[in-house]
Amino acid sequence: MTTGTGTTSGTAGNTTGSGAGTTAGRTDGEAAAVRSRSAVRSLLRLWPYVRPVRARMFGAAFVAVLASCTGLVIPLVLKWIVDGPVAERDTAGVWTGGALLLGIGVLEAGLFALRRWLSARPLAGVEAAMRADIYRHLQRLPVSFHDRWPSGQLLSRATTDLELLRRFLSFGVTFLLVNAVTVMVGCVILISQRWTLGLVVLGPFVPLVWLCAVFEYRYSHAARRAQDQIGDLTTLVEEAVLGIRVIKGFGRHRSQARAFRALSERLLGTELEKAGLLARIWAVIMLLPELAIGAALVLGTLQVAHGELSAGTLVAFLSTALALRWPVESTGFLLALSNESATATDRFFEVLDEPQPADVLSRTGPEPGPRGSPARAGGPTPAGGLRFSGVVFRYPDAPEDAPPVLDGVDLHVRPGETMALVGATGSGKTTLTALVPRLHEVTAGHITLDGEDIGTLRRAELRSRVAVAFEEPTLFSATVAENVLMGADDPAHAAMPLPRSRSGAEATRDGAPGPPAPESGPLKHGAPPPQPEHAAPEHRADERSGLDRALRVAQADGFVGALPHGSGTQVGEQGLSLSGGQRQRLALARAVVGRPSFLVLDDPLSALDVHTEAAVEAALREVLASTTALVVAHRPSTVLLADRVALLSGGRIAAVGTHHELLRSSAEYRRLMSGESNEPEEERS
Ligand SMILES: Nc1ncnc2c1ncn2[C@@H]1O[C@H](COP(=O)(O)OP(=O)(O)OP(=O)(O)O)[C@@H](O)[C@H]1O
Repeated sequence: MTTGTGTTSGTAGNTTGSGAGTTAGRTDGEAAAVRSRSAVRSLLRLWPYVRPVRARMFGAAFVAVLASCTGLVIPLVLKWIVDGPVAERDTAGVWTGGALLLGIGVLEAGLFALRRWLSARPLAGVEAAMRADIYRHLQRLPVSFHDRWPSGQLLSRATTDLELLRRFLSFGVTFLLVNAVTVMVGCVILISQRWTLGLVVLGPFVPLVWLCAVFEYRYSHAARRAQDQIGDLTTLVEEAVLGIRVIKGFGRHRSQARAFRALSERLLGTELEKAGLLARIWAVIMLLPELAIGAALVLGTLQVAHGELSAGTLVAFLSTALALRWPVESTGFLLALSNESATATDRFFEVLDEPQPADVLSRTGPEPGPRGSPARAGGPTPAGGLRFSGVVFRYPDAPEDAPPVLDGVDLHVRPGETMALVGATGSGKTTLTALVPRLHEVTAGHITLDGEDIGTLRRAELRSRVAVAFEEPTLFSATVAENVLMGADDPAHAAMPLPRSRSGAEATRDGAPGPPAPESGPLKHGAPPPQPEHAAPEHRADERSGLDRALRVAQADGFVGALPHGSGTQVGEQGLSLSGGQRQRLALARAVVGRPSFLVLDDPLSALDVHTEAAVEAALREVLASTTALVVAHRPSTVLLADRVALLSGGRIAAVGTHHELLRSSAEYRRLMSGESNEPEEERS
């Protein structure tokens, strides 16, 4: 058996807006490696997951084999009935035979039921364990991995592929074994009954095996393509749902629908190809045994007529041959299932084989202490603050000949200082800020926090010291408080909040009319939505005061207080029930709630009106006074928050100084601040 990927489209990072033609994250080399891997070897990789439930699984398989072989006893009983009680007109014997047949039937059914009971629960556990592993791994993989892989591909691997594997493990693998044993035992019975007739029935097996091998080769390619295309389709649907505002705003339903139809048709084509292959092999698998049994029937009847064979033997022979029909016929379906499962296994392990960042693997010591622990509360060292030394960075998927985005950045943000980072669009400001919490790894050079290289810090410790807020704020389907407290010390609150059920999300948006809540987006049109029981957690007093303070700093306390349930209000999926400025303020509150030593803010006030921005800045100054901060700024108002300003240009820090110094000394800075043009020099020339 082979699994293949040869015909799937695309390679790493080949994503498009429509999601068309994208098959995630595999290079040609990887694809070739996967292609040459046998399906059996692929499936064997599931062993570590199956191992804990092996006793139940082997027990279930044994019971299924027993059940199937029990069924093969029926023809032998029939032979006894025909040659014995029926031939001798012994009515009592016929009744006994009938009762025996009934008993065997009941036993067979009972054994099959036992098989199901033995395997169902443990295999659901296997599926859950695999899903937990892929989720955990995805959380640990670097951002560059997620940049490369379309989300639909990951989603389909964690859902449909795993469901397929559960079906294979609970049903497919057992019946492959059961069928093999049943056919072997059946063959022995056939040959032992009448070897000449046995050869007639077994003759078609040789071409059948060859045809199955050809089928498998072709089917495995189609199966891989179909599963990848399902991933692409999932990506497209996800983008369409998340981007519904853009699609509606630009009236792009038709083009989006066209892209969807094109992908669906591709998938349909592949599924039809699979169905065609399956139909052909099934036709052959059904036809050849039928012809063979027909021939055996004619031959056997002639032999009975000539007195060379007893009628009972012929009946037993034909019953056995007929009993073998299903095990043989279902082989096509089981081979297809095995192939799809091998493909699903490959797809699962393609994600799991992605290497985790080194420190996630090697550092297994205790978690660092909470914020404010001695490890980080110590005063700044002489080399304190945030320092970039010769930092070079190139995106892993950037073309080989492209210059690095950052090419020797040297910058020192002194302890307690606020440094504004300015530069033209695309100059690399966001990239530079993403290096501090190690969302990306530097290609060369060092970044130190109070003298400690961030490369030597455990990620958890690094992230407890550094808080970030991005220009595009991401909120989760949870309450305002849960979203903000994700940035707090307490792991219970730092953990990802549980998303609400669909009905919960709908309730947020579609509540009955009630008192308006100013500035609260869709919520302002609705009454307090029914909140899930766990939606209003009782925060401890210190958390409560931390939350209130963070909301005040971000100037979010006003609109949050006006929400139907205050900070216990659900914000809806991705916080889309709030305005952009409200989301940004909550993201800022999340960044400051833990009183971090280092704060990295990527243009966190861009969506605010001038009055709100001024109010946030005034409150933020209080926070920034005790924190070392790097703040990406586009507007003079944000720059004025900072003690000094660094100008990023051509991948380096071109100038550092106060706002007024740079206004005097740097023409590029003057141009940026005057808003003459926000394009990089090379783009303008
Ligand atoms: N994931 C990525 N893979 C490859 N290149 C990227 C990626 N993200 C950004 N880039 C490139 O890196 C360069 C710097 O991007 P970055 O977002 O850091 O600029 P910026 O200065 O923050 O821009 P802006 O002011 O518009 O936010 C750009 O040329 C961009 O195309």
